[in-house]
Amino acid sequence: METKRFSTSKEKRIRRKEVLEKKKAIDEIIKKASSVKDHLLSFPPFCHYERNGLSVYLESGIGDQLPSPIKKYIQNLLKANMEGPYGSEWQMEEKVKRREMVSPEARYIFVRQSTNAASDENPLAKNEERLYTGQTGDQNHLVGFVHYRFIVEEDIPVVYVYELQLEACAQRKGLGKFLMQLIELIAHKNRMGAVMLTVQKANVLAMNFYTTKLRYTISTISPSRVDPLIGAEKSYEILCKTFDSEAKAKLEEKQQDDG
Ligand SMILES: CC(=O)SCCNC(=O)CCNC(=O)[C@H](O)C(C)(C)COP(=O)(O)OP(=O)(O)OC[C@H]1O[C@@H](n2cnc3c(N)ncnc32)[C@H](O)[C@@H]1OP(=O)(O)O
Repeated sequence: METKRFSTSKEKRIRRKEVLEKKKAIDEIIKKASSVKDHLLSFPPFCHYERNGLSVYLESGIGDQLPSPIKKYIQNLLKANMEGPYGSEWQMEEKVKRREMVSPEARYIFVRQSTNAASDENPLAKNEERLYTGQTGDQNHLVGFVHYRFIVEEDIPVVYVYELQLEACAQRKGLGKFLMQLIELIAHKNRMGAVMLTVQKANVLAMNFYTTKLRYTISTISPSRVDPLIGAEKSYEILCKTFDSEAKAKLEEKQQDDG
């Protein structure tokens, strides 16, 4: 009896230690990824996109360092693109998005239309110059952005895409797919287990883009998977793409069994 009690408490201590060590390792992964100033520098071929009549450059940004005109640009584009899908929820959601926009955890990739020949010669140098001088150029030439964060979901470090927003003139030209490929590369390089995001059910085109074109699946943490009754009341789904077996088990499991 004594021996059993001893071993049980010893096992519990070992288990607790393992859990704490795992948590520490995950925190370290997030800290390391968040400390990288400009993730684009690791992917030079992704700094320029030229296809389907579009020629654009990508630049990095951080939420608490955004110049006022860029903040205004983000707000305007969000309103133009998202007021429809959010419907009556928009007023409240707009306030939430304004707060999220300027968080120090918010990482950005801005998409800027090509305006001069100098940047054509060396897009990466141009990007560095803009990032480190805080010079973001003329906000009128932005055509979209991605807002993403490194966070933990179900004990898995993930890249969470808060927003992927393109102006109408830049849509349906392969740019959204290109940006999501870049996000997946950033996630992989920084040892994240998955990419996750939330989509309004009313945003049928975006839902189709993620699930059909990019093969994202409805996550186990999405309300509709947690409880179909609650899911029916909610206006959104949480989607994911996992990169390892642990992330798959926690964020995607039982996908085959679901209705
Ligand atoms: C996490 C979130 O941010 S959810 C909110 C997503 N953002 C929005 O809804 C804002 C408005 N929309 C957009 O910004 C963009 O259209 C996005 C991000 C949804 C998609 O990016 P795009 O660059 O337009 O998509 P891309 O050109 O890469 O399209 C890939 C495929 O998705 C599908 N698709 C994309 N847009 C559409 C559309 N309007 N109608 C039908 N299918 C579409 C198509 O299958 C397309 O492939 P195809 O052009 O070869 O047929």
